[in-house]
Amino acid sequence: MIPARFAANLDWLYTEHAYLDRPAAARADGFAAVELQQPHLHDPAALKAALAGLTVQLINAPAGDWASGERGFAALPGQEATFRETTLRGLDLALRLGAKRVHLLSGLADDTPEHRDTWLHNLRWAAEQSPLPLTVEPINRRDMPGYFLHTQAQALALIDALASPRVQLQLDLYHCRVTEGVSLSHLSRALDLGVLGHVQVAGVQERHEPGGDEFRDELALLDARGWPGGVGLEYRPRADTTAGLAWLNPAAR
Ligand SMILES: O=C(O)C(=O)CO
Repeated sequence: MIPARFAANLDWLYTEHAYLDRPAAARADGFAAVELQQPHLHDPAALKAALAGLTVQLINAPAGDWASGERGFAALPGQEATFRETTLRGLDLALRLGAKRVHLLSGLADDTPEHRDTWLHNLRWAAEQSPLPLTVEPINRRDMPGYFLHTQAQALALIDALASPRVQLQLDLYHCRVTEGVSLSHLSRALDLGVLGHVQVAGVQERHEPGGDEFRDELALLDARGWPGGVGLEYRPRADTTAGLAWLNPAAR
């Protein structure tokens, strides 16, 4: 059995299976939890049935037309109606699937006062609507050029300005390492501030499985602090998903 804190990201793992077969594959490998990046592309009733028995730690709200480059709307002036519509769709689906939290993407925009104001205005509205915790995630600009929310300091400042316990930090240790060079100190700070909503992990070199003891200290810190949240496995398996799970075995770390 895989420790309950680890969630298989079903848009990145088990891609050797059809989407609706991936929950069963995760269950068979011993996962108790999953996270979903683009669940809105699938039939909600069929998805709910396929997910039976699994905890859905996180889903993303729809972020627009991914193929044409859209990456969410929170920081985009003039797109407030789209932000609201996609947020409500994400929340509706999260409630149907019993998901614990919803990730709202920020969009591609420079970090300017206008974009920050738009982001704050939109997130304030979302926090008021939402019965569920919402997360926001700094994403590195090597992988997602031009993404608005990209540093930990920027995310912490915005979350602080919102002052709503509904809006939490999604700390992807991979994005954090790529952007900041280190991740343990950022994780520790987020825990100290009480803003950590969700963690994700991937090997820093090529976004495959983490290697060796790559995040041993970070995972040990979460355990030591008794943090109750989930850690999503959001990486591109080198080959077979199941064989690649060997890194999760503490004896192998
Ligand atoms: O690309 C990522 O890291 C994301 O989590 C987008 O949802």
